[in-house]
Amino acid sequence: MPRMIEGTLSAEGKRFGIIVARFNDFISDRLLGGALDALMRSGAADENIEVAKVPGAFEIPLIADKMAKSGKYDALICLGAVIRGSTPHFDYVCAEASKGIAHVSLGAGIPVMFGILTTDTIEQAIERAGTKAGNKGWDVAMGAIEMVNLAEQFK
Ligand SMILES: Nc1c(NC[C@H](O)[C@H](O)[C@H](O)CO)[nH]c(=O)[nH]c1=O
Ligand SMILES: CC(=O)[C@@H](O)COP(=O)(O)O
Repeated sequence: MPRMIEGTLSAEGKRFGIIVARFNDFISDRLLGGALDALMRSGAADENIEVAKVPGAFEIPLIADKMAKSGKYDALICLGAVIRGSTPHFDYVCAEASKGIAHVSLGAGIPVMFGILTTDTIEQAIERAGTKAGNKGWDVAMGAIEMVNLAEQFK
């Protein structure tokens, strides 16, 4: 049987930074609530979680980069909701937010989780922020915990 290297789901003693876009905050606030619930139920202490709010998803990569370089966090969680409007703006915001977060993640040396909804409709966003499709904030927070504990095994 091959050796399985896995990350546990304990957040005890781990430090998390969360970057949340205020745009569509009726959705992103619910993603934040799901992420905080996941972290604290998994043992993260209040004092080990910091939340930074930015105007929109486009601004997330810059603050994620600064938080990553601060050395204060074991993982970062990026949250937002980009909902398609009637112009191509949606495509640019989604592309730059995802590209920027991926760039930060590769250079950070810590997990940087992509928790930005990119939906065609408000209903799709609502479904993924704590209703019938779950809460993507919770999902990426649990992923952050697993990644922190997995990464520790390669130090
Ligand atoms: N339309 C959405 C935006 N747009 C705003 C941009 O993210 C950015 O803040 C602005 O272009 C100034 O640089 N942001 C979202 O998070 N969600 C949207 O649906
Ligand atoms: C994703 C967006 O930027 C969007 O909310 C903008 O809406 P519109 O394309 O109608 O200006």
